[in-house]
Amino acid sequence: MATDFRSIPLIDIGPLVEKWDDPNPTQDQRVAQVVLQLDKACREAGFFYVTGHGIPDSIVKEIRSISRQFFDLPCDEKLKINLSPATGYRGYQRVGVNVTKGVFDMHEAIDCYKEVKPGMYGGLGEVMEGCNQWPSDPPRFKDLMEDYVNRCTELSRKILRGIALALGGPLDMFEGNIAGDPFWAVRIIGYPAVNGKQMPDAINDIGCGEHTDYGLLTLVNQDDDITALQVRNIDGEWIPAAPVPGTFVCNIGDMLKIMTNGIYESTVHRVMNNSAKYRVCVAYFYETNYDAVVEPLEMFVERSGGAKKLDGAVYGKYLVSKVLNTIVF
Ligand SMILES: N=C(N)NCCCC[C@H](N)C(=O)O
Ligand SMILES: O=C(O)CCC(=O)C(=O)O
Ligand SMILES: [Fe+2]
Repeated sequence: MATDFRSIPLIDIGPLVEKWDDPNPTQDQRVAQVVLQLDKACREAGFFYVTGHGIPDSIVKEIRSISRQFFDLPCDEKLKINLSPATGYRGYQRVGVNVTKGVFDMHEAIDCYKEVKPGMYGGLGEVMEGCNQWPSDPPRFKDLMEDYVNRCTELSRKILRGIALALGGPLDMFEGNIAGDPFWAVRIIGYPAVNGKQMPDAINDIGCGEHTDYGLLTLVNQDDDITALQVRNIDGEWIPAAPVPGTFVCNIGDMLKIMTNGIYESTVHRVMNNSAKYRVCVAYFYETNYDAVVEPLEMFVERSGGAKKLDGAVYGKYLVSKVLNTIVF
């Protein structure tokens, strides 16, 4: 959806990263420019690349390389951290466990989420209660991934501050009851090359079926030599999000769409690995508080003609319905 965009814009967010905590960051002309670019990208595509994000390239690359090392392990080794309802849907899933709109996705993955302790959100949190399951091999996997999650959380908070400015909203729009205690998810994903020998019995070539992301903002760390992520524009054309080394691909999720009454949309995307190589991607999702009640904000309802266009959602409930519908055993 969105517009008839033909390419995905690239934004150097360096100035925002530097000044995000300033009470009046747009006094700096460079920050003001970044904010304008964010607004344009969010209105037109719902997707953008970021550079100047401050996470060292060595870390971004190492995260992909330890992920690849894990996927290279024999199947029974990977199944030691198998995901199930008993683990709060955290852990490893084989190819064929994930389903999007009834079609099997040709990927394997480790799913991780912010920890949910027993009773933390009452009945709302029960399905997601559990601790993350980390592989013992590669040995530094857990430490590296937890450090990476912290960095992505910090970065997302900064980008959302820029998005709050872009929307002309209050600076604390994504704090407090909305995302003061953001729920996060990470999917460490491996896409076998379905046309090659890696997956001779593949039943389709859909690495991940078309979908929108659930929360506020996604940061995609993808292999830099394979084009597989595709974003749909309003004409139904699939625009490739080709890798740009040193960047994250960022995209808007459903909770941000609801809050803005559709002024910013969560754009449909999918993954097809038609290369001859195995593709690795680590997707980090910055979401609202687990128990956030998300509704179109009054200022955006007014701005879009006075009618509330979208139903509200309780994020935790929304997530659970997605998890239960996309994972089959
Ligand atoms: N936790 C988040 N946000 N995950 C987004 C994954 C979307 C893929 C899933 N197969 C689907 O169809 O929704
Ligand atoms: O593999 C990718 O590039 C993106 C994956 C994705 O869209 C997701 O996990 O939500
Ligand atoms: Fe996605």
